[in-house]
Amino acid sequence: MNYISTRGAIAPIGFKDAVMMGLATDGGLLLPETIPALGRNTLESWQSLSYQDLAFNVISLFADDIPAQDLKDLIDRSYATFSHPEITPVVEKDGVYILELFHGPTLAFKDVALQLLGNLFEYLLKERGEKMNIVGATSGDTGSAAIYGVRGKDKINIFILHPHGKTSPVQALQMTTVLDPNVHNIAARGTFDDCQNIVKSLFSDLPFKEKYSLGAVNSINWARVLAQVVYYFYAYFRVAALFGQEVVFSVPTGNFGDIFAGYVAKRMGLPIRRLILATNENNILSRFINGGDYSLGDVVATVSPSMDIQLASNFERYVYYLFGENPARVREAFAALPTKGRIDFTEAEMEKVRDEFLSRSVNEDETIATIAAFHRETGYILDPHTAVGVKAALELVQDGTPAVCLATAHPAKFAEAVVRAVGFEPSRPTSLEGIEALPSRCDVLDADRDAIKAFIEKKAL
Ligand SMILES: Cc1ncc(COP(=O)(O)O)c(C=O)c1O
Ligand SMILES: N[C@@H](CCOP(=O)(O)O)C(=O)O
Repeated sequence: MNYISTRGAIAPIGFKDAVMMGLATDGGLLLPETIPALGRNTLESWQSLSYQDLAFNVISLFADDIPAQDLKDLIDRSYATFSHPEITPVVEKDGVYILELFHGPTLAFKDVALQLLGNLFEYLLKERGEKMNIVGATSGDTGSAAIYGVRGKDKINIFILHPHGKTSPVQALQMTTVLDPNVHNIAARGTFDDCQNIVKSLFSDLPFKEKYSLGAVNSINWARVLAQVVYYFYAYFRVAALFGQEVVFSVPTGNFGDIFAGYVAKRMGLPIRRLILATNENNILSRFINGGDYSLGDVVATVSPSMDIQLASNFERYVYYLFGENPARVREAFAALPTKGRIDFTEAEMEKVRDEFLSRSVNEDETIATIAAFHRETGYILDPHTAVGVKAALELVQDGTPAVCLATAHPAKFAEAVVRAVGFEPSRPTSLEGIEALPSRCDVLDADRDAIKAFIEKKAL
């Protein structure tokens, strides 16, 4: 399988090179040249596979330059760190299917991809005899998952930028209490969008990228999206009564990575009727789906802080397909976005969007009320991001189609919101016990590209 850029200016490369490249060198995002469409027989034969075997079947279609036994070994090691035997189990509560994605080491869906990506990096660096400096941005969950994916690994340094004071306290501690010498946390005085812009700009500085062998752990890295495709298949096989029955997935969305993974699964032939894109009050993507309005606004702080994002980095991957796989048009639209502040779509394109997605923006009161009502009615505690997706599904799916809501984080990561909703703190998994008392390390810097670049240069391998 070869990979191309959404902006069309790189020669096709294999999977291993795509993982190492992260952001495409022409500023675009990497995508497989074709997305394999699977026949009914293949899909039916996957129905009863374990998570690890399913992951191997899906990932090997896109990673055919890794020998099968090596890939199997990478997958097995990556999911051995999960606390649930099914890795991503589905539970049913009052007719709503909850796909629990928080059984990894840092209690959020990011572990599903980042445990694998950490092992993949280690494998590829050993094979190439190279080193890597990872640079990533986080609104709270990617950071700790990436750190846990590579902490203590040889020949890898990791620099994670998070917006100072804008994550939940537990999210910040999950990052800053990791004291391995290869881990560097930077709290930037700014928003997640500032952090993500700085990271993208460092990746676009090709001499810098090359000199320090920058590696990407954000969902700009195709391997992130690919690993997340697997759980859509896994959940479908747990929920559909008969193969072929259509289901809906409701996805709380920030950077458009998770929902793009669902879109890939749909293009591969999984019977997904629609994807529900649920946002908090940072609702540029909901405005786009419901009214064709893709115009940038200001980011606001919410009780689902990991989704406090304006500029969703994977949206460009979807726009590539929406524009009929026309890289020149993608390049033009995204090059003009920072100055123009918007992208315009035709009515025919919007019709296609509405056939594939439904969307709902969920406000603060609705999020808290959903956590409270769901707990009252089922005894189950949702985290505030998951609650955004559940609220959207309850409102938008009324015709009996099975709705799978992605539970993207454990509620204990967002105790303050949960207390507001149900009046008590959710019980803590053992990994969080006593975390406040642990020593921590973090540098606070201005959200200034040059200051952060200088910091990285000083500490890089
Ligand atoms: C807990 C949680 N839920 C949902 C999201 C949104 O996922 P995505 O950025 O892939 O859209 C994020 C991060 O963005 C998150 O950390
Ligand atoms: N919510 C994310 C934001 C970064 O998204 P990514 O999927 O591109 O890594 C986070 O928790 O950091």
